[in-house]
Amino acid sequence: MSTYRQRLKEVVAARGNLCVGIDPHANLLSSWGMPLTASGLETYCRTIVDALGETVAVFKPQAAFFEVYGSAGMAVLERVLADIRAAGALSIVDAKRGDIGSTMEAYAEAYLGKDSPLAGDAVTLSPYLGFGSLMPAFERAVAFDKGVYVLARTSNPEGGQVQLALGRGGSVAQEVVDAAKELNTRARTRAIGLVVGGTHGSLGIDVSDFNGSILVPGIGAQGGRMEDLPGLFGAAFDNVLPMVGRGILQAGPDAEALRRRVSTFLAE
Ligand SMILES: O=c1ccn([C@@H]2O[C@H](COP(=O)(O)O)[C@@H](O)[C@H]2O)c(=O)[nH]1
Repeated sequence: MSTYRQRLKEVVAARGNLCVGIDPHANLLSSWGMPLTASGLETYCRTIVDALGETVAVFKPQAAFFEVYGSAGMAVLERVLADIRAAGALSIVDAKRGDIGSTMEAYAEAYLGKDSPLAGDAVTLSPYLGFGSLMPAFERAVAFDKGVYVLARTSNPEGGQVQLALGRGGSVAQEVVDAAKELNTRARTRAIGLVVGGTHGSLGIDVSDFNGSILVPGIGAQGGRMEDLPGLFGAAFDNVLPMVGRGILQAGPDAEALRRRVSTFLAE
């Protein structure tokens, strides 16, 4: 199998550079006329993948909204991941996992394991317990041609409190960027990506020579704009994967309306 980075490049070249968030907010389910049950959740997700699965490059299901429905919700997540794969798109499971190394082994197996039903093409990780504690996930990503996205500079206004705090050589976020870059250089598969929000006037970190994919949430409902991304990311712009959730989902459930909204974001 090709590496995550190779698959990402291919699908983006064919379908355009956009990741659509699958965020089953209760208010969206209700406005789409779907019940707040695991079955409503499944209809909602399948409506999105049926409408966009063959045109959008990447989907990012947000695990929290599936956990709300317990084991039935997690079973829906498994099926949605299979649907995304069958449609020829890639998936990033937004689970933001991170723990001490021994527990991290289990999270890594769940979300990046070779045959795990909850494994997509990539998963989001939180480095709050130390970048090195995520090593079990990095190892599996390299071994099984998957990707990971480590939170560096998140889109929310509170994130700077921790991420822009000064660490040993610069900000905490910059340490994450530099550590991810170094591991990518060593492993050569470029499996390690970053999450950097598109909501900031300036990033406050230097990602100009980062050598992996950069997932950029915050576009649309959170106020970030596609047209600002080239200026915001500069030399790193080629590595940027913009991500939009509610900004697209609010156009549903009509399939044609969802596709039109995707085209609008891509055109920007
Ligand atoms: O810094 C971050 C990291 C993750 N997210 C997630 O992305 C989507 C955003 O959805 P929108 O509807 O486009 O706002 C959501 O799942 C967040 O948990 C983020 O927003 N910022």
